[in-house]
Amino acid sequence: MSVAVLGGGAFGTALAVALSQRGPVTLWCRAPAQADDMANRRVNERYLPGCTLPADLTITADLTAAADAKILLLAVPMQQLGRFARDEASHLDGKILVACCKGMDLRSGAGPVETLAQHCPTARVALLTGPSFARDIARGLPTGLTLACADAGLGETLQHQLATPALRLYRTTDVIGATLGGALKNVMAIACGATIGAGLGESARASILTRGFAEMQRLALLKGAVPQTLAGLSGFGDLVLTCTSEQSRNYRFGLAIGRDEAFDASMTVEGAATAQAAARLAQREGIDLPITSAVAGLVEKRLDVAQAMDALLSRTLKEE
Ligand SMILES: NC(=O)C1=CN([C@@H]2O[C@H](COP(=O)(O)OP(=O)(O)OC[C@H]3O[C@@H](n4cnc5c(N)ncnc54)[C@H](O)[C@@H]3O)[C@@H](O)[C@H]2O)C=CC1
Ligand SMILES: O=C(CO)COP(=O)(O)O
Repeated sequence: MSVAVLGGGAFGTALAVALSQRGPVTLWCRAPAQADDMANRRVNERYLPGCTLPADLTITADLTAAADAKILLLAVPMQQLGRFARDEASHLDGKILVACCKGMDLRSGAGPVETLAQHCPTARVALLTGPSFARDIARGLPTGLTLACADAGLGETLQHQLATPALRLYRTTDVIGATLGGALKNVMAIACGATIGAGLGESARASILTRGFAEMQRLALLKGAVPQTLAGLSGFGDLVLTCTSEQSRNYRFGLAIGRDEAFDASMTVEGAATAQAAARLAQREGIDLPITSAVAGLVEKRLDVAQAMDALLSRTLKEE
């Protein structure tokens, strides 16, 4: 089946490079000047410098042409996905859509699959998520990801259509678990970055990571997720990667908060809005997500790291 990737950032470009090994791929970028530059120079200088784009990868700013493919992968940041899907529904509805972003929409609280389904009611929608840095995928390094699709048959088809020799896909029908694992691990990465940035130590980070995992499970299981999904690549796997690597933008954003340094506002940091959306959801649901709330407080500048850590440490002692 023909494949197009919509979104010419780091991840979209990396996926297009990897999938080009399997057959013809089209990469759509919204800015015509960027598409022309990438097509001519065979590199995405802004988002994925140093990675040569294969000669047979088609790069275009023409969405009508790109959306002609059978499978459309959407690698647009979460907070832009709803507007993009609404504005471009005529190109997307009725197609097979694979959301490749992580997070919760700040206004609706929905994840990527729900957001796409709202705007494109006749599309068949899946989610590709898990521990993977764009640069690793583009270099062809071994990577394991989760392909989540409520329709088991379509999920199996996509698993086989999108796997490559280096990109090993596991499938699940638990879209809620894969969505919330991928969304909330970025919140925990901000918390872990802030912990290290403020000089609070690696022991503290291990506690934040572990108790953060407990929060991810608490919210996801409440929403109907399967525990195994949270323990898998899309949950625990991505949590470990993102909370321990300076390649992660969410972790680096946390580091900057902890060091009281400025951070490039144009950078995609999905965990910031997701922390706010998840904290609101937890309040509505009446559950306690103290690390998520602390990260929302840091993002909204209501708290500094010392106050956030005080709030966590002064809670009543409890069973693990
Ligand atoms: N970079 C990575 O290593 C990974 C990223 N992801 C996820 O992929 C998603 C995208 O992230 P990146 O590609 O890294 O971000 P990026 O910041 O590198 O690129 C974002 C891209 O989206 C485009 N874009 C922004 N608003 C748009 C709109 N309204 N319509 C169309 N295009 C728009 C930008 O032009 C840019 O090409 C995020 O949800 C991220 O969590 C997932 C796994 C790995
Ligand atoms: O999702 C990712 C790794 O799996 C990428 O992390 P960042 O968005 O924090 O860079």
